[in-house]
Amino acid sequence: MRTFIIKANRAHTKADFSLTDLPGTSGRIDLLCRFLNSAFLLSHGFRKNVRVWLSLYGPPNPPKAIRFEGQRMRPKTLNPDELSTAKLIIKALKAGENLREPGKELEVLPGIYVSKLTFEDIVRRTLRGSALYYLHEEGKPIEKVHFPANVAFVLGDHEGLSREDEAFLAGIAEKVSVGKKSYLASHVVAYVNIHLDSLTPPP
Ligand SMILES: C[S@@+](CC[C@H](N)C(=O)[O-])C[C@H]1O[C@@H](n2cnc3c(N)ncnc32)[C@H](O)[C@@H]1O
Repeated sequence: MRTFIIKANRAHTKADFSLTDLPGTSGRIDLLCRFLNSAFLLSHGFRKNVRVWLSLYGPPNPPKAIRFEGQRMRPKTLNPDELSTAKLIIKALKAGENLREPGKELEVLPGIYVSKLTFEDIVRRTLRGSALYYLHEEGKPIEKVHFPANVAFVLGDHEGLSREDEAFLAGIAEKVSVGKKSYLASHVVAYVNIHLDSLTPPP
């Protein structure tokens, strides 16, 4: 099982943005759409062994968490284009508008859940079943890491993680790097997926 968690500091927590200007009006939900694309999609295929958590902290109602569970999702729900993925996020935000209870998750579509879980809640939950890694330029080269079967990766958005988030992860997540340059979060996820594929013998 592979889990990818992205902390999106500016991503709007209400569907109050324009689909015709996602980068300019949504706090970079366009970035999250590409992230989901890289996490789940293969050419003519879908990775069922993937879970993605979008941890949204933008205005007006942070936090919001959207969980995508590959095992339960219908593969045709997620398509390669950004627009249809943004519509899934909008659907989740609308369904979660009146959520108040911190631990309650609402299933919006099969395998897609919205909640008020915090970034810390998500990480703690994830730690129960997976080894945790923080993807960072200055981490250990990915080729040198021995990964167990269940792995989870934390990434930042275009601004990266805050000092507080990094302090929270220190000691519970090993820093892993895919190179010395700063890459787009979606490209890092694609690289990690392809690297893990190379370690798994084909069925
Ligand atoms: C666009 S980058 C963020 C850049 C931001 N300026 C910063 O200082 O973190 C988005 C995320 O991708 C991941 N990332 C980027 N380059 C990486 C690399 N070479 N190795 C591992 N992770 C990387 C990190 O988690 C980063 O927070």
